[in-house]
Amino acid sequence: MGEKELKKRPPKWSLETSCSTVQYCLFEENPSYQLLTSFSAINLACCIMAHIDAGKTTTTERMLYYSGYIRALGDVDDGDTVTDFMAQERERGITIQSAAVTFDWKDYRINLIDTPGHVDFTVEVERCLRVLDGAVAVFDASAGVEAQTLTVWRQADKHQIPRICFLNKMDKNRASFAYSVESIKQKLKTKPLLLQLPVGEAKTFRGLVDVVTKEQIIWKPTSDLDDGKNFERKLLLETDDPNLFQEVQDARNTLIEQVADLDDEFAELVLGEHSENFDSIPADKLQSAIRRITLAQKAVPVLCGSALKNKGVQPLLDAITLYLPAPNERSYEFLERMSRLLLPFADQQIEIPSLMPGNIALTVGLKQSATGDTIVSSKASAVAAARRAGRDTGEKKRSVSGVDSLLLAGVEIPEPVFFCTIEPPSVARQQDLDNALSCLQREDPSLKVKPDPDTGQTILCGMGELHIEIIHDRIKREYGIETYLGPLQIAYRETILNTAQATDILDRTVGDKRHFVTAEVEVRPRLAEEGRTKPIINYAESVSEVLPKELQGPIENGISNSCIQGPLLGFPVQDIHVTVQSLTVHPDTSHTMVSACVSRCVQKALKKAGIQILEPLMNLEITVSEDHLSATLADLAQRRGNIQEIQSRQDNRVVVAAVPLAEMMGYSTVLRSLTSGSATFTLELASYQALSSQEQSALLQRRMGLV
Ligand SMILES: Nc1nc2c(ncn2[C@@H]2O[C@H](COP(=O)(O)OP(=O)(O)OP(=O)(O)O)[C@@H](O)[C@H]2O)c(=O)[nH]1
Repeated sequence: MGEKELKKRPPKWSLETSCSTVQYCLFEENPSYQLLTSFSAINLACCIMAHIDAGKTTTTERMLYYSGYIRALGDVDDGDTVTDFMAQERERGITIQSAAVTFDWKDYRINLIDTPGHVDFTVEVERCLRVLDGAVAVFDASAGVEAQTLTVWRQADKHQIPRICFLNKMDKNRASFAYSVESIKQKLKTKPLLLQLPVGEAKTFRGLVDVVTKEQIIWKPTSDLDDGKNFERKLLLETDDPNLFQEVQDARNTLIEQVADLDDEFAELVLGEHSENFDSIPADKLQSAIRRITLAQKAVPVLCGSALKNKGVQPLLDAITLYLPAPNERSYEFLERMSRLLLPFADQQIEIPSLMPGNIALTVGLKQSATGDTIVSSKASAVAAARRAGRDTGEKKRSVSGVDSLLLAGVEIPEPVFFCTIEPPSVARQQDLDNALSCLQREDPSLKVKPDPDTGQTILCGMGELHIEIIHDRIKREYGIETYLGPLQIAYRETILNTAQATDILDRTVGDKRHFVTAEVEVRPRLAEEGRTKPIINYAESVSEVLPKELQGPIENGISNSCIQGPLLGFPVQDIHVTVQSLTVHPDTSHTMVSACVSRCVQKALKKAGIQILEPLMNLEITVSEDHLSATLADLAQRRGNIQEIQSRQDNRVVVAAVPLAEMMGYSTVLRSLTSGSATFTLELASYQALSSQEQSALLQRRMGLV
């Protein structure tokens, strides 16, 4: 966040520091916010992640309420929650940007990030997961695992984040605990540990039973308020409900067996003194074993509730403190010259003097840093961390010299699939627009901005229609610039069909220096199509034997640059090998000239090799009711859609298909009118596929303005 942006917001906190305790005081403008207490608690840093609309923001809002940090409950549908504070979030009822909040629960301080569920903002989830210690995966209990759940689950796997599952919306008509658990098992390929059973389902949902302690938790509205604060927790007796009692007994035995299978220490306990009577196993021993299993990511605890109906959130908070990890005892030294350190509470911040492990903080004034960077105390610790990152990810040892040593494993950014031109209202405002775009890019690395080499116009590349729409809107609201967007276009790719060679000579005299280079290269299609835009570079033996080391960088830069814009339509070239077959360089020649000559030579070879245009192919998942299924399928057939599967999800059907992105422009409007607004869909990049020769020539004609 820029200093400018911070200044725009009036400070709502004041700070008093006394010895090691920091007291946060007053929220003058919004008296519904409560005081935060002190830093004495154990810190936990986790995020809430899920498919769009599973209820992340609603759950976060309840957490803030029960922990006492807000006095009134906000509602996503009324646009007044704490974490959805951007105007666009409040208007659309969706989360766009991750928002961090800090609150205390019992003896713990929980630093929590509410992340977006829409596929266009997946990078937001990625950038949170890489720095957090744990995550709560929220599910809509009437839908189970949905398309984007799989994506965020894979991201959490990649960053090895211990997780808890929360089956939300248990109050919904088609909510099913058993169905959701089964879909977690099948689709996420993980072992669910059922720590709770619901009492009632859908309309009758009124509470839960803690399987570990065998306590029944029933929410009881008071006469004037049903805010979920009032609930009764007591041991479930057989006389209360014999069927439920038996169910819980069976669930606890299954849980004990599962845990004993996964944890040797617990297995010893079970097989030893408690082998005859599982009932005698103390709850805290079972909890400790579940915690070890969760941290080792051998299984995931599953809880349930209804955030909207204010049920199940307090036990979820307990589970976060019981089962998710606290940061270990590493000491983080922040020795960079930071002008200010701030603790966030959604869109408010409070300045703090120092930071403890496990906290989330903001800083200002790091002009060169962007999302995905890691801040370390010294060059030496950067080198050590880079080595560790290389080892941990199983990658080849990274270069840890010079600037490279400061670059740690960053956020993995998917390539943008859409682009369009963006223009300021007048030439005089171009500079303001450039500044706004560069600020937005530092915050959001999935946004790419580049000049059009032919027209000089600014091109905006994004993850989806909604992403670009939101950026457009933010430029207007936050930077006061009314911009004009060109038509949305597809980011195609180019590849080659054949092997080809080319030679090039560069002979230029600048001042009294003669720059002279000759190059000969071969380009070859890569057999394994991986969608990689980085070419694989080889050297003929005769070249590698004599090549001075310092020329390797300029040569490889030249080759990579020539692949950024393919020769046919200027899209990135993917899946190629480039071999440098011969190279002569006059001693006075600058490295820039070497790069330029190699680059030109590769471009010539690419042209000769025959260019194939590739289009983005998307994985599409539509959830639609039976009544609207045939209309949806008929429409998909006209969009070159390839239907792969039609699954049943409760009363709905889920259509899984692969569809070219070019056919999906404005699809949300079409689907809404086809299904009277009842269907939902997600779209995610699957791969790039070759256009047929007719499609390719039609595209070329369109791009040249001939049709
Ligand atoms: N019936 C029911 N509706 C819920 C529940 N929790 C949330 N909702 C509703 O589901 C919709 C989405 O809720 P959000 O909290 O915005 O979901 P989200 O996961 O944060 O959404 P994104 O961040 O945009 O992905 C809203 O209309 C909520 O009122 C619940 O427990 N039961």
